[in-house]
Amino acid sequence: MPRPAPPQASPRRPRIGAGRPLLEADLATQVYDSRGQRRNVALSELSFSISGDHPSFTAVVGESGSGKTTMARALLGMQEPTSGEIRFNGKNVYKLKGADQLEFRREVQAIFQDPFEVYNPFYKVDHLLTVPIRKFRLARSRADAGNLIESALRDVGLEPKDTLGRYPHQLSGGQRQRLTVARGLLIRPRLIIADEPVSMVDASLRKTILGTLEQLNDEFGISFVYITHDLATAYQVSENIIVLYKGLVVEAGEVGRVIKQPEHPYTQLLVSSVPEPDPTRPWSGEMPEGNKKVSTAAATGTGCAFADRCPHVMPICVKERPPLYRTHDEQAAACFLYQETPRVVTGDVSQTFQPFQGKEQPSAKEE
Ligand SMILES: Nc1ncnc2c1ncn2[C@@H]1O[C@H](COP(=O)(O)OP(=O)(O)OP(=O)(O)O)[C@@H](O)[C@H]1O
Repeated sequence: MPRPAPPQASPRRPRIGAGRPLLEADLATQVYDSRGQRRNVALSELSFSISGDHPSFTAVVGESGSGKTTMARALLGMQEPTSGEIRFNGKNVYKLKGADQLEFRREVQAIFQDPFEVYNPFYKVDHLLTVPIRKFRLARSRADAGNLIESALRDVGLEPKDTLGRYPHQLSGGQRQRLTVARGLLIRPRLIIADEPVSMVDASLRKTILGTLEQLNDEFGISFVYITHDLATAYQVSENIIVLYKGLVVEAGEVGRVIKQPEHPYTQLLVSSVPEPDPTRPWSGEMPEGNKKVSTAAATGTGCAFADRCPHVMPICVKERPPLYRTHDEQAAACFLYQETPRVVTGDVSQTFQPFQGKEQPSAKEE
């Protein structure tokens, strides 16, 4: 799904750190310990990077409990991985201080499923927009700030006079979500991590909001990590996709290939559970059960996490955890069915993504 070149890079700031990732996960693992229960590995050795040189749109899909939100929280610096590291411009995000921390807070923004949670009910919605303007010194004067806010609201299809001066409960869910997108537009970060941003809105609004995200990607060069249950919208808006199952990347690559020719048995099950013939219909995330012959390896943490549901399970699948095998230039699957193909070096899933199709963003030196 090649995208046209963005007309220009983020217009306000030069690109820094050209040639190295903006944000990267290096073997990030998150283990939750629940009293009296076994350790829950919510994210296992995730290695993945977002380029600092050009915008990208990456979907992360998987059924409920697969670790999507854990991944989002780790990338946003909201929780420190149990092991491994998340780095922003090469520095561990949990050790950032002063100007580096402010830069991270500005450059990497979040959009969550329920925008209501990010609003303080006692403040008018204007607060959500004026705080970042002050914090990141985005405007030279009050008038400048007002103009910035109005133009960001209009860009997401909100009328300033119908929006400003209201309390959060006086807006609809869809308006609140668009307001969150407007905030993203105002701050103009390099990366937005959007966790189920449209799961609580109706179909027409879903289209509008996703269209706005695509526009932010194309026109302003903002990269997205789009976390969703919905395979159909992942296909519509993304370039690349990561499929998570029980905290593990089971498949990754160019979105068209992965969805049209899934290699991992889990992805095959996932894709086959999308209602036909209308691929634009949202997918509920519910999946049919697979083969339950194997009492599993996943529980012991040794074999393949999908072994107990896999129709192709082999003896090796309950003994060893499959690495990511490169099944194609732009696709990889963590499955022993492909053990004759080379492994993805270092397990970094971004190596399987399609090369950037647009124009390279100018680096700081070139500007
Ligand atoms: N704070 C926590 N403490 C203990 N376990 C947790 C915590 N947060 C998540 N988990 C567990 O970690 C696993 C992954 O959860 P996570 O919320 O990341 O999945 P998800 O794919 O985002 O699910 P959903 O689509 O339902 O939001 C689940 O088994 C969940 O129960």
